[in-house]
Amino acid sequence: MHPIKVENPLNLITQKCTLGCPILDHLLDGGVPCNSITELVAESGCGKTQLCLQLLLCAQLPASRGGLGAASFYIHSEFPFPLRRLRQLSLSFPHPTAMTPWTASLSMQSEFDNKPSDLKRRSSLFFGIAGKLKSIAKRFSLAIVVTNQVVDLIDSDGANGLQVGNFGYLYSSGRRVCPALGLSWANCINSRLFLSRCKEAGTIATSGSEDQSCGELGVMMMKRRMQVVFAPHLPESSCEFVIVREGVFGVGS
Ligand SMILES: Nc1ncnc2c1ncn2[C@@H]1O[C@H](COP(=O)(O)OP(=O)(O)OP(=O)(O)O)[C@@H](O)[C@H]1O
Repeated sequence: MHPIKVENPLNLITQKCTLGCPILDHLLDGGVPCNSITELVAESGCGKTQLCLQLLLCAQLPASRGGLGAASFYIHSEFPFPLRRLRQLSLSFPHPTAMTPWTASLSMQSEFDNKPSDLKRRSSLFFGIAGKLKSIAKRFSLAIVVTNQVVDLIDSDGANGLQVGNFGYLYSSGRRVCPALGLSWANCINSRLFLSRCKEAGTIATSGSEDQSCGELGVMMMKRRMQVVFAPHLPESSCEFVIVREGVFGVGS
């Protein structure tokens, strides 16, 4: 008797956008899925922007190269937009069509207090934004990627300590952290990927990395990891990655 391989029905119909690296694509079972919202959550400097810039270029690649063969759109909420880095990355992921990065001010956190009425308003704003994004994604078959910061987790008994997804706790730079946009936002997105980093003593294996420094232990290198926190089509999994001049790439184990 032969075992029957059951394909996830979502994978059969959902187009995916390559991340520009076979190892990262393998982690995501082909790339970032269309028709849904994928979140990258990480502390500052972990690679959210780098990955988004890379996806901006990859989406424009033809389907034969894993792209969506379509235009891409980046809403950047901080100034300045990293145009130089985008140009540098475009040498690694060539053939982009015209790109129009847009900047927009989306300061959702600072406009709200911790009062119940503000929290309620904030939640309904999240649901409104996510609902619009999802309907646009479905209507035009878009792959939507959003980013989220983290905050240090101090009170693990509070709401922030609730486990959402595969991991009890998320660690980055040796600290316990949790996504800055809380539980209601977690219910608005379809998939969450956590990027983290830690410094370890070791030898430098990659060239062109800005992650090298000399500490008391000698040469330090930055270890970065991408973890699937939750996704309807993916198991709990993770892989290491590096950021180099040419882009963001997974590291095989
Ligand atoms: N040209 C480059 N070559 C190699 N590494 C680079 C290059 N540009 C940026 N990096 C790496 O990317 C890191 C910054 O990543 P990125 O800007 O994506 O962080 P982020 O998660 O978006 O942070 P923030 O939340 O503050 O915007 C730098 O610390 C550096 O290690």
